[in-house]
Amino acid sequence: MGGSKSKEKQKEAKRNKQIEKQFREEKKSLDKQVKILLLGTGDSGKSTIVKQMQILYKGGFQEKEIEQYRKAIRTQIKGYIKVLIRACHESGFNLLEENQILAEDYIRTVKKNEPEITEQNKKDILKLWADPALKKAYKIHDQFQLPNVAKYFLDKTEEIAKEDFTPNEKDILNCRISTIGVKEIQFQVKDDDWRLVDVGGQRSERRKWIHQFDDIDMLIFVIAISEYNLSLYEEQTVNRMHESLSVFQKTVKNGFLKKKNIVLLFNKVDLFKEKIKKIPLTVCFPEYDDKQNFEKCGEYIQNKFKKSVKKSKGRSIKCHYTCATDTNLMKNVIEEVMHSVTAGQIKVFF
Ligand SMILES: Nc1nc2c(ncn2[C@@H]2O[C@H](COP(=O)(O)OP(=O)(O)OP(=O)(O)O)[C@@H](O)[C@H]2O)c(=O)[nH]1
Ligand SMILES: [Mg+2]
Repeated sequence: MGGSKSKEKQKEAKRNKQIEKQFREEKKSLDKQVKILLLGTGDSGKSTIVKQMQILYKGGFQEKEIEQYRKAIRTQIKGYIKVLIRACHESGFNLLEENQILAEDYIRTVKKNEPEITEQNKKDILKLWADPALKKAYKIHDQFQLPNVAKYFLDKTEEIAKEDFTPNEKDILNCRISTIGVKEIQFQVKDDDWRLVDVGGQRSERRKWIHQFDDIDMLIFVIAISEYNLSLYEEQTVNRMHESLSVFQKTVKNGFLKKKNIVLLFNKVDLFKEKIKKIPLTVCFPEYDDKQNFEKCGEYIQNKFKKSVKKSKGRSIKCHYTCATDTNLMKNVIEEVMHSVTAGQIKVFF
């Protein structure tokens, strides 16, 4: 009896040793991993950066993800038409007479969250999108929380409605699905293991951020620089740039992040370059009194963010302009950021 008991004990001790060994190995491999946390307010472009990582380092998208984007694109174009019809009503833009009843029926009958585009839906969308009043409303889409990409997708309605429509990389990069919770992507480049953590940026999601702070190697904060004239989706009276700046200021004060190096990505630079020619920066920063051009206005915004970070010895803050939907441009920025980590420029400062 006693013999079998001690054999059991030996077995258990062996099992424990194995578990400990496995635990040590897992910890070692996690220690070798570089963890990067992506933060920023909603719609700034965080998940688009993750998509680029998937394209560049993970061979693209899985069938399940493609299906998710196919459904989202179809649901969204149906919704865009609704927003545009309502925008026409609010702005006093009259639709063509032959489209007026159609528009009323469309608002009444097209349901939210229905990813199918029937033959009838397709015909209606094409007719309504061709109406000059909706085109006029699109020109002021900023006022209605309608994204730029609405035009890109509505122009592709015929293709999107086809039964065998498969979104390509460009479609996926342009399709917005707001992140809920925390998403992670792991990948390997040469001998280095990377872990990129993406969080939801809308107000209701931000309380989850803090759980990700303690063991990161670098913080990437994404700012949609083109959104200096837009109001927040969650609260119409708040300017999106002000919200981003205030969230950044609060975030960097957190004890866990005090000594972390930061990369600031001023994203949507493609839209910013166009917008700054037409809409003055003073709509966001009334005190701004320099030239109204990309260089000066961009520098002013960058400085606002940089100045919010308390200088600490050795901490580095780097800024980049980015266009997250452009794979080639992003590849350069991503590689530069990765290089700065693996070459030790960043890590030595912790
Ligand atoms: N034109 C342009 N569009 C961009 C750029 N970056 C992102 N977008 C678009 O902006 C939208 C929002 O991007 P996401 O990556 O989903 O934003 P997010 O920060 O993850 O948003 P949340 O998940 O809500 O926090 C998508 O439709 C993207 O295609 C850019 O540099 N230029
Ligand atoms: Mg996201």
